[in-house]
Amino acid sequence: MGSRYGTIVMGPAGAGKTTFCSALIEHLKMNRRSCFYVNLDPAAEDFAYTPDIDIKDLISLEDVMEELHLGPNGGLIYCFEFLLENLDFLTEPLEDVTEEYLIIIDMPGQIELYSHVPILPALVKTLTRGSLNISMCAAYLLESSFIVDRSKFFSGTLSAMSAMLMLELPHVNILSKMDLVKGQVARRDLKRFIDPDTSLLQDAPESGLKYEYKTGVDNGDADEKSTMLAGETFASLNRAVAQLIDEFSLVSFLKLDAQNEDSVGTILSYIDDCIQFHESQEPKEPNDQLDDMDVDGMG
Ligand SMILES: Nc1nc2c(ncn2[C@@H]2O[C@H](COP(=O)(O)OP(=O)(O)OP(=O)(O)O)[C@@H](O)[C@H]2O)c(=O)[nH]1
Repeated sequence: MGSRYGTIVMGPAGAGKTTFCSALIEHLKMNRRSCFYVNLDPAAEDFAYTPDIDIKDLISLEDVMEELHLGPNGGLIYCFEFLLENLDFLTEPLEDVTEEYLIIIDMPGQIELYSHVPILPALVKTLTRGSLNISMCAAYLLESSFIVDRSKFFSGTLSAMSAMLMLELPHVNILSKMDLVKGQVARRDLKRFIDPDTSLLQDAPESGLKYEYKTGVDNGDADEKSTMLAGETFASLNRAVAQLIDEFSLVSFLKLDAQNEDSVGTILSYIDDCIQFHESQEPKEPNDQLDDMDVDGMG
């Protein structure tokens, strides 16, 4: 059995995942490297490259929503649960993929997948262990326009951290669509987002999480007081969030402009490095202890 290599491309809706996957495929082709493209977004329609595996051939979000009367998010979760019950659909073709290929997995943008729903860890476990044993790197995209709103940017950073914690894979975070902010943000300011400088949350009283949540309407003493309390409470929440991000000191972003070949090539080289790093590690079973735990304490 040979080795297998892959990257799983994640991030919120519209972050540029599919565009990045296409740019990666293009770049690999130009450099005479092979790739195997897997679409796991049951709602995705337009592809520059036809996927080698497309979840829509197993289940379509549109059908699920229509037949089960589910909304888009509930429908997406249903599609993934269905995929987990029919994993052969994914694993059988992947068994035949050889080490020359980079497996690229395009994920949907529903944020639940990267926070509390345990579907993604289960999927990644199947891909990275057992007979498939794919050495993987996670790529998490956040769009660079988020930096104009600091609270949005830091909640995006927290979602990237959540994916890092959940998957325990070598991981690159990427600020996408850099062409859109180029020239609009001073280099020095941009640097504070690339290696997130958490003082950004505190040093601008008019912005940050505090501003987002400030709800009081100034039409009387009581409301004035609640506004003040919200301000104080969220200022301390900001400090706690900043400390959490600081203590991790793991999150930094690579810059991506999907139209620029050099930019795509640079990111690919980080992904390659991460994959090699993963491969050089002893296989570990980080969650097995949890899996084996007797949750309710009964013998
Ligand atoms: N200017 C610019 N636009 C981009 C870039 N990458 C993606 N876009 C645009 O952003 C929009 C969303 O891109 P997608 O690649 O569909 O994003 P996605 O994350 O796959 O979206 P979902 O699958 O809906 O979550 C499209 O209109 C793209 O053309 C980029 O690097 N620069």
